[in-house]
Amino acid sequence: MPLSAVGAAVFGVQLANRSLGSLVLSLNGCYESGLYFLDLVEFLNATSARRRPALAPAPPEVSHFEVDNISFSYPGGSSAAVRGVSLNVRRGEMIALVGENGSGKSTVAKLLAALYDPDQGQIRWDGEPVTEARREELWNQVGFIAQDFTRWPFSARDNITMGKPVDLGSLRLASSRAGADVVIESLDAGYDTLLDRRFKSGLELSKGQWQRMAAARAFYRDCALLICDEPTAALDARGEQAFLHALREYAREKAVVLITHRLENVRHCDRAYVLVHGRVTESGGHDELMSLRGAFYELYQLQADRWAAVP
Ligand SMILES: Nc1ncnc2c1ncn2[C@@H]1O[C@H](COP(=O)(O)OP(=O)(O)OP(=O)(O)O)[C@@H](O)[C@H]1O
Repeated sequence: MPLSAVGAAVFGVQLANRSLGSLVLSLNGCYESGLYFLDLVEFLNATSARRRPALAPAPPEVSHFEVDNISFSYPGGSSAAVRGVSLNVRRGEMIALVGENGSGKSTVAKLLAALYDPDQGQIRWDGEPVTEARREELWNQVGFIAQDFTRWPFSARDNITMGKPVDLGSLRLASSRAGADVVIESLDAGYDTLLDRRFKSGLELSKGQWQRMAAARAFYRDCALLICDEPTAALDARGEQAFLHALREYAREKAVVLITHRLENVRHCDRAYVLVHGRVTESGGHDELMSLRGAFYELYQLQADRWAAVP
C-alpha cells in the first residue's frame, strides 16, 4: 500500500475516532506499517466497548509480563488463532516464540503487549490485569520490531527518534545496538540523510539496512518490553550474530520477546515456547526442547536437513 494511501486512511480514521488519534500519538512509532496499523484500528474499535470506564495509571516500569490461559479469535476467523496459552517474561529475560507459519506467534506477542484483548484468560503486567490500566500508558512501555517495518520518508535521525526528543547519546547507542551505525556512517550526510529517493539528495537503503533502522527505532524507545518479530530476516550472518548479542545485552535490563524461525537462535534465549495451531505444546531451553523429541526437535531436524541438502 503506498504511504500516501496509508496516511490518508490514518487521517480519515483519526477524524472519525478521537481516541484513535491519541493512539497514533501514544504508539509513537511503535507500530511499523500502515497495514499493521489499520489491522490494529479494527481491533481497538472492536474492543473499546469492552473496556472499563475508569482506568488506573499504568505501573511505572513493568518488570513482569504474563499471559494466563488466553484464547483469541480474529473477527470473522473460522477458528481461534490462540488457544489456552500461558507464558511469561521478566525483566532480565529473553524468551523466544517459535512455530510454523500461522501457528499464532505474532498474535500471542500482540496480546502480551496489550494491543489486543483476549476473548478468554487474562494478561497481567506486574500482576495487574491490563484491562484495568490506561492503554496508552501501557503502550509507552512497548517497543515492537514488526516483520513489515515501515520505511519512513524522513531523515535517518527522524527514522530512529520518531517523534521522541532527540538525545545524541541515546541515538548513538540505539544505532550501534541495531547495527545501524555502520549504515549511517556510510551515508554522505550521516543522520541528516533523507531516506527517500523521491526527494533531492534522498537515498534508498537496502532491505537489511532498513531492518537495522527499524531495530534502532525500537531500541531508541528504550521500553520495558521489546518484541522482535523476525528481526534478522534480512540481515547477513555477521549482522544477525551481532544483533542477537545486542538483544541479549538489552535483556539484562528489560524483557525481550524474540519471534524467530531460525531455531538456532533459541540458544541465545532463556527459554522458548513452541506454538502449534495456536497452542503452546512445549517450552524450555534449546537442549531441553531437543531432548523432548517433539515439535521443536522435528522442526530443528527439518532445518538442519534443508541446509545439508544445499549443494
Ligand atoms: N489480522 C488478521 N485477521 C484475521 N486473521 C488473522 C490476522 N492475523 C493473523 N490471522 C490468523 O491468525 C493465525 C495466527 O497468525 P499469526 O500471524 O499470529 O501467526 P504466526 O505464527 O506469527 O505466523 P508467521 O510465522 O507466518 O508470521 C493465522 O491463522 C492467521 O491467518
